[in-house]
Amino acid sequence: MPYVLGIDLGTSSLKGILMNEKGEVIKTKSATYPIDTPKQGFSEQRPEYWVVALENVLTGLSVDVADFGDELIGISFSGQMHSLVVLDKNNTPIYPAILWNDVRTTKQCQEITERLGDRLLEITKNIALEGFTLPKILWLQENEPEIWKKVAQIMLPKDYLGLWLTGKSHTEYSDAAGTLLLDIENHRWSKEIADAFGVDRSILPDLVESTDQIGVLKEELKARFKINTDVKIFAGGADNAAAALGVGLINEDMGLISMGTSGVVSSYEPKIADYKGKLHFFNHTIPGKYYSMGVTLAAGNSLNWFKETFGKGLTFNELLADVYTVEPGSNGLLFTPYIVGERTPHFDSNIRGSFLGISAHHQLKHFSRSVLEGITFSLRDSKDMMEKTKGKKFQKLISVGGGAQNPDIMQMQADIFNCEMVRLTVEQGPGLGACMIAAYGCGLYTTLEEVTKVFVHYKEATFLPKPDHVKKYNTIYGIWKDIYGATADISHRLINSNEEE
Ligand SMILES: Nc1ncnc2c1ncn2[C@@H]1O[C@H](COP(=O)(O)OP(=O)(O)O)[C@@H](O)[C@H]1O
Ligand SMILES: O=C(CO)[C@@H](O)[C@H](O)COP(=O)(O)O
Repeated sequence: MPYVLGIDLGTSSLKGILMNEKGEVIKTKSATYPIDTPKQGFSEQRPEYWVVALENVLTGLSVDVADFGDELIGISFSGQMHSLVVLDKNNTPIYPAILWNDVRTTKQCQEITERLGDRLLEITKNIALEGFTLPKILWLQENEPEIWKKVAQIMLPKDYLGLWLTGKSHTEYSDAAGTLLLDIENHRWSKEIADAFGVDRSILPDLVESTDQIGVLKEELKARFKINTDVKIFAGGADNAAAALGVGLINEDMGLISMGTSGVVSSYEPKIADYKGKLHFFNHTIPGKYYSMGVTLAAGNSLNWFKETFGKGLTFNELLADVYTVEPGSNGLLFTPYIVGERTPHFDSNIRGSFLGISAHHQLKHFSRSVLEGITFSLRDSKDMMEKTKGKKFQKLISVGGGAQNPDIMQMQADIFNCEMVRLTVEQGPGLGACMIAAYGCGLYTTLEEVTKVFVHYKEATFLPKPDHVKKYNTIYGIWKDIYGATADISHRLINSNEEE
């Protein structure tokens, strides 16, 4: 039976999910890589890290799955968004990829906003934020002019893997939408924006749909990974857009929650809408459709930082083993997850996180729980804003990302969002979306709706809000919301004082 492979190029790891045409998982494999932070606020990865991870995943699959090389017919991707990959004329990366959670570009965002005024929102449906790609391009032009001179092509992370597998470079609308260079409604690079910032059209990859074939697997790679079939490679999507497909986000009644490195709340959008930049607005992987979203910059990243700093050597399961014994509210301990600044709703790259209410009786488990609660409160900021802006309440929320593996986090999401939480039977939302694109692209199904029916299944057991927890969390969230306003000035002064030293 034919296999398709979904490759999810996440921020903390690359995950491969191999499925058969009936939408059953044959094998999953993953490989991790670090985030480099050469300076406070900088966040980088060398594209070579992703290639090594992909090599490991392909080797692992070819060793573990006896008929991998005879049955694989299609590959597609989901990838961390916005991160800037720059290549020279030989397609060699000439600078580390500046990632979506890098906040060095506040000055460049101001320049873009001043230069383009209302046109930015009219063309891209988004405002200038540090995470997006165009400010990173301006930073490179201003700070690394010798590198910029050599740039022959820019692309998004997953497109670099597409290039490595096929030798061809493309990008597709869902990822191009996160660059601030795409005319979202008219599906083309914006000449007006590119010209305004000296971005030559020749360095922007050609645009295709997520489901379009971009090439075939190179012969040398087929030989290396013992693949005997002709493997078609499809463009794929931005990770949140691929996850939206993977969870079957095709109506506005349900929303998507992702707790990966970032935290994301997203909603299906059947047509162009104008949220005045309060929410991000991007093209979906489903041709002609869109989705809106709010982002917590450090969701899983906050938990990861906490584990590495205060629970060194523990697994996530060990760190979180006894959080269920702590009452909602962590006995008066509050955490804000602004460790790398924040996007929705504050759009503040200079805010930093805090623990508030520490007292002598707090133990590691209280801190662990308060980190989870802080992350989830921050996601509630986005969810509440989305419901208010759209004038519509979600009936249920589908939860994906590493955090969705933990049942205590799921119950906390149900209680803090006051909404039924649902999980996929397949744990990887973005990777599943990538598999679905490959299955459709290979012609195994004639419509994406058909693929959705076969591939997308929810676990029967869902997480329902507990009324007493909902009440308590509503009160605590009311207090938590005030922390941003109360700490913003202190955070900004602290950052300035560090810069002055
Ligand atoms: N067993 C677990 N329990 C709770 N959280 C987890 C667990 N495993 C991973 N995570 C969280 O999920 C994050 C990774 O999620 P993932 O969706 O793989 O991220 P990305 O796609 O950004 O690489 C980790 O940083 C961690 O915070
Ligand atoms: O910047 C965004 C969305 O705008 C992030 O959501 C990235 O797309 C990274 O995703 P994860 O690695 O956290 O899944």
